[in-house]
Amino acid sequence: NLLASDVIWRNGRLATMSTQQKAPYGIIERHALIVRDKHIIAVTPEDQIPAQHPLQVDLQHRLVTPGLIDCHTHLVFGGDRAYEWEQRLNGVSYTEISQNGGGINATVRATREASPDTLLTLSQQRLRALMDEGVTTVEIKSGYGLDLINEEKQLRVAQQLARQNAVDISPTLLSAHTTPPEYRGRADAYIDLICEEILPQLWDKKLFESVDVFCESVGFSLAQSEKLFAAAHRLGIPVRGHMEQLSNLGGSQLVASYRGLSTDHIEHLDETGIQALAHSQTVAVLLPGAFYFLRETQRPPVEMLLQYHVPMAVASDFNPGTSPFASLRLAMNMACVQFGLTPEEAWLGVTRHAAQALNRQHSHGQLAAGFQANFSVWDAEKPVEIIYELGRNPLYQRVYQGHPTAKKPNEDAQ
Ligand SMILES: O=C(O)CC[C@@H]1NC(=O)NC1=O
Ligand SMILES: [Fe+3]
Repeated sequence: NLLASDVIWRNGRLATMSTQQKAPYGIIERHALIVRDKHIIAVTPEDQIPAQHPLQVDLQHRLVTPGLIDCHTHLVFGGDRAYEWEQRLNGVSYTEISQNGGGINATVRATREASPDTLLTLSQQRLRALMDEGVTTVEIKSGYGLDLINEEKQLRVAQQLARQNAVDISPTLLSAHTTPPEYRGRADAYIDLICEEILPQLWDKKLFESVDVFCESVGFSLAQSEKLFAAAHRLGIPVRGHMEQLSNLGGSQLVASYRGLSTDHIEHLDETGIQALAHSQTVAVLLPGAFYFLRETQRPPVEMLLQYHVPMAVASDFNPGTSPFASLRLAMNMACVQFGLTPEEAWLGVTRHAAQALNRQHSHGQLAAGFQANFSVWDAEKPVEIIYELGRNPLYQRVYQGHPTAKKPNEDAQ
């Protein structure tokens, strides 16, 4: 039974992405959302809505989806790597660029030099771009500070972004992104610094929800990743990893063995790794932006992941070096074009499966009773339209915890 303060959102085409609906995208016709404060309390047939209920919103047959969830970004950083990209396109080698101080450590320098306010201003613009495409939850990693002070600085900026925006932020500690200059050649000692100081101190300050590692020939070894995961496990901290991006070190099996939240990139994932994932709740996160920007050739094993029913998510991996795209819609489009996902798989990848990657599968990513009232309203009829045509932004309205954020003045809409 309704309360006078309940809000009824009616006449929408609901793409619920819900496990409770059998139709593609969980589409359900002639139903309304009943919102009480920050939550959806029911998805109810239109003909059961009392006509005289005081608070009703007419969605005028627009498409409604869960708010999009970008479950993998490096959104907080200083500087940019545009010139480095131009050098690469002019034939300068990676090695030469990194010998000239380019690569991740160029962004580390710029991030260490940037004040918290500068980082906040820069990151706010990037977050705004995601929100304007209907994103309501964003994961944000550290990993450009690479010492206690600057890793904390990054995570506090992420925290401030959550305070000053109608958005849900999931912060991740990625101190194990690369070895900082002062630890060059001493990666093991740097891993010890993370395990003994950075991890426990920032965990005590509740500045992150999970721990991430770049497990790669140019990153940290499987043994170093395991040492980090063991330290996280001792503190009860969930883990995830950048795994099998350029080679297969067995990283996904390690994440699965710790029942980790997600394994990300996974272009070089093999059947053994997939079998391990199939026995854990770990989500396989596809990052087509990096694949595209690095002109990689090895696609992730999407068909086999589907065969083993491993949930796949799609994320922007927004970062200045390998995926400088603040657009989750572009990532969805690339996941279909480059990796062969169907539009429905791409949509599940930024809603239900992305929520699971952030340990929010019971509260986010579906239009169903008990879920947060985070949803996006589109000037469109079918979910595929949102992925198919980029450039024009069909977002009509973004609703976060039941509150509409400013409507985009769709001046051209008839
Ligand atoms: O180049 C950068 O700034 C980050 C690269 C990015 N980080 C990672 O672990 N894999 C990547 O592609
Ligand atoms: Fe990444």
